[in-house]
Amino acid sequence: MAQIGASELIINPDGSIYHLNLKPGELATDIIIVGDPGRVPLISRHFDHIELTRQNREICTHTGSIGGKRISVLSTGMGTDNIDIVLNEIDALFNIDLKKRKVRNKHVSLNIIRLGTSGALQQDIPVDTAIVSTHGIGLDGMLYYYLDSHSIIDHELTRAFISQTHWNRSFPQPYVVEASDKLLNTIGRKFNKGMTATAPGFYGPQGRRLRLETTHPDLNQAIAGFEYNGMKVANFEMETSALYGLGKLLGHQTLTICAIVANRVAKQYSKDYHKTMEQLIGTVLEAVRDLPQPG
Ligand SMILES: O=P(O)(O)O[C@H]1O[C@H](CO)[C@@H](O)[C@H]1O
Ligand SMILES: O=c1cc[nH]c(=O)[nH]1
Repeated sequence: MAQIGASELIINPDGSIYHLNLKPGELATDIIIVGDPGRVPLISRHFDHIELTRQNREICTHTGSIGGKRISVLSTGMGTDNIDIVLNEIDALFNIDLKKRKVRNKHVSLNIIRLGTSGALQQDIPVDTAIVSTHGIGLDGMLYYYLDSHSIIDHELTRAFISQTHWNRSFPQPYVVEASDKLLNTIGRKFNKGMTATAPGFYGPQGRRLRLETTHPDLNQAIAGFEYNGMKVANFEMETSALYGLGKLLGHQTLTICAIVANRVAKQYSKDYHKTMEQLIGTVLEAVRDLPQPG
């Protein structure tokens, strides 16, 4: 196996990986990721014990244990570009020998669960409920930069999405990736399910107009109207497609569960989404505690 060059796998002088600022051994194999760094202590305060806290840029990491299980929570910041950094660096901490700069022969598979916020695209999904994402519909284009992406994309679903929504050719080519079956059938059983559209922005790419007009004023209606084998797009957020795509390519189990903080059709916003998030954190932590170790 070839050595990975110093400019490709960047290691800080203390031996930690470039953006995460973490060393091998500092992350657990069960990892909760969140966009907002402020959500990290809200989760880790439920831990029985915190062994590590680290902050670099928008990436804040706490590792500890709950009910005898080692667990990490880490913030990614917003967007699939950040997921690209965080997923590659999390994987490298387990599956690359950072000293020898070589990919290990035996790969560790991780459970990575995203606990986020999102906006509902269907009128009948109330704010302050939660949705687990059966699929990430990537509107961001990031996954196509990876050679093997074609092997994990659901091409039939992607084609149906492009055709039914009359996808604008000047936007990045969409891609659809499924959630981990294993996590969907364990943690995911506790929640309502839906497909999730991952947008490359919060405003124009999610059809929000403040001062700027959007290219496609009916974008949200087109996405909400999409139907495939009885499934619909439940919500908009900004990370899931990349999490599911990179997770599958790297051999990890990934799942997104989001609190619905806005309903874009009813034009409602939660009066207190922190309360909803607090409940969601409790349910997810209980489920993670009972998860079998990844194989
Ligand atoms: O609450 P988080 O996890 O940040 O997730 C959602 O909130 C952010 C936008 O407000 C985006 O990151 C979106 O995916
Ligand atoms: O509407 C919303 C709410 C939260 N996060 C998003 O990306 N969109």
